[in-house]
Amino acid sequence: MTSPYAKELEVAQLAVQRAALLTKRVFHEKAKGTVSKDDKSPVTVGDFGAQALIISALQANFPADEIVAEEESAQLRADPSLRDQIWEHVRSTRLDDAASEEAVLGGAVKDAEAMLDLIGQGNSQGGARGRIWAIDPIDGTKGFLRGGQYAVCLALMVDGDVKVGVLGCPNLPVNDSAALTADIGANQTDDEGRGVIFSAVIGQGATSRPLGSGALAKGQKISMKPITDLSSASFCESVEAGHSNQSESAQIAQKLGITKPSVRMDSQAKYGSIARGAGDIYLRLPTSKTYQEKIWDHAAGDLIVREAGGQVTDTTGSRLDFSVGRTLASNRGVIAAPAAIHSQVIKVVQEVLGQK
Ligand SMILES: Nc1ncnc2c1ncn2[C@@H]1O[C@H](COP(=O)(O)OS(=O)(=O)O)[C@@H](OP(=O)(O)O)[C@H]1O
Ligand SMILES: [Mg+2]
Repeated sequence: MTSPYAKELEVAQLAVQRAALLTKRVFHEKAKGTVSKDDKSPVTVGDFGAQALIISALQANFPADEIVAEEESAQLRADPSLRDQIWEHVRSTRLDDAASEEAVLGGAVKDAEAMLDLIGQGNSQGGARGRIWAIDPIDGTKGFLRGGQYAVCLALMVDGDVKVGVLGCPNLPVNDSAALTADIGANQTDDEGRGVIFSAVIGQGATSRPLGSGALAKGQKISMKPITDLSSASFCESVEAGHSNQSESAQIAQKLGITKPSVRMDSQAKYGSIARGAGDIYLRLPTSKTYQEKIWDHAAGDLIVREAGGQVTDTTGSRLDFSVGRTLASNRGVIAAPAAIHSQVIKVVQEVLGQK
């Protein structure tokens, strides 16, 4: 008997692999290693192109499923030159493994018009019913631009619960036991030894495998680092101070007795990194009263960390609720940590945030 969600997992992994390949090609071609911080076009081309390829794979396999995706196609219909740039990449990005391309992903997108139609399919409002995929084609756009961490993210929710999660992280080390260095957030685009796919299926654990460009390599089980002594733990947090309150996280670290400096990186690469024990705790502390986290920024990472032995909640200790629409409207912030220490971390988070 095949395991539950085996087909969804295979399609999701290959779709993420192919989309990640597109983003890498866009980065190398446009940037030649030196993208100006203000040049947004590689992000736009990579974002739309990756989204089109992922939706194409989903529609070929699961035509009845709904899709929540970050990008909308209206902007492209009004900009033929941008559309053509994106189409050039969508047309020409292929996995080396032809069998996966045709048999699993459904082959090439027909033409630029078909591509625009695909991009426009990501407009589901989400919710608590049915099968809904969440896509973030380039999560961590700033990281992508600076050659640092970003992730191609795909998750399947069924009746509001995440069942399958896949993260493609082109600029993380392949090696699960490689230590996170302080420069992990930038200049990691030398392909040697980099590029990893994290995956999880509910109840089946979490795995990592090299991203590559051919047939998928066999996955290895990953798990969070067992931690008993918090003083040896490390935090992962956002690069952008506007996305997570870094001074509060420093206070939390101090109260927990953590002495190592936080590792800052963009995107859901943070979830993948703690899930394989390269870091321990992911803190995302709200910086505004109004910002609502987007489901595509968290769905895959949430499942991968939980399946690797972690707990993921918001700052009040409630599980992330993916059933209320395109945002996590009923949650505030994110705290992900190994199950054994999660409640200790939440207690200190609440002391510092004054939510006791
Ligand atoms: N104000 C605010 N607060 C919290 N989060 C925000 C906020 N604004 C944006 N975003 C979302 O953060 C996504 C990137 O998160 P990261 O953890 O990678 O942050 S960062 O890249 O280090 O800045 C980023 O995802 P991408 O847009 O896909 O890059 C945004 O969806
Ligand atoms: Mg994002």
